[in-house]
Amino acid sequence: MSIRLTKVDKIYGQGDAKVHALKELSLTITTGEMVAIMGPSGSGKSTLLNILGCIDRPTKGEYSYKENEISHIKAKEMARLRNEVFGFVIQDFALVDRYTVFKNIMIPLSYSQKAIKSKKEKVESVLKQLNISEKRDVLAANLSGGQRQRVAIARAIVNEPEIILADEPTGSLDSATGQDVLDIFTKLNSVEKKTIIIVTHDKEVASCCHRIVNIQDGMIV
Ligand SMILES: Nc1ncnc2c1ncn2[C@@H]1O[C@H](COP(=O)(O)OP(=O)(O)OP(=O)(O)O)[C@@H](O)[C@H]1O
Repeated sequence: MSIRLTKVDKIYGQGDAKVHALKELSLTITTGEMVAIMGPSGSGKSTLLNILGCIDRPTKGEYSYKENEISHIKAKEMARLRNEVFGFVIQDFALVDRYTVFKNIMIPLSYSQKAIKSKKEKVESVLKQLNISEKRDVLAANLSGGQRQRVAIARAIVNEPEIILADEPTGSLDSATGQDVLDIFTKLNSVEKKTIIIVTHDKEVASCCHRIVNIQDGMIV
């Protein structure tokens, strides 16, 4: 088993502005699983993804990763886990437009403490894996939506994470391009044995996952 949340609450703000985004949410995700998280807008999907990826902490409850309780670890340790264990594919791609494709994918490696032998070769191999080698020296600003998403995925996997977290990875793509991106995730899961957690509204995406977690009002239904 890889991840376990036990009775997790997330509360944003205080007083009148208080939002109870997750309510006693418990969830276990096994190594090698591919899981879809679905639910209406505002139900808490992104909040859940942020907590799973150590971007944010629960207000209450427990988070254990590989049987270790991590909800109270120090910020520095949390940052290390975030960088080494998780790869993020976030909404709107979040690429640096004035950087080339190559430089965008290199970003996580510049911060990485992992012993990856040749960082340049690693970027080249990921470019190849995602079929974007010929775009290597193109500025991110000049890519199509589908190409941008490939670069975003390349950047998420270059640091060899165990777990990939994706927020609406096909949301802004046409259906053929979305299918290509979905195939990439499916392959990362089946061939490379990555654990994959995808927030999605797309039924096509969800149907390719082993399991669908439905959230409503901060609770699993
Ligand atoms: N940083 C924040 N501060 C205050 N409230 C927040 C914050 N982030 C999220 N919320 C609130 O928490 C609730 C859950 O938001 P969240 O973004 O997790 O939902 P979601 O299911 O991902 O929605 P969507 O599908 O629209 O992205 C919402 O009511 C939202 O307004």
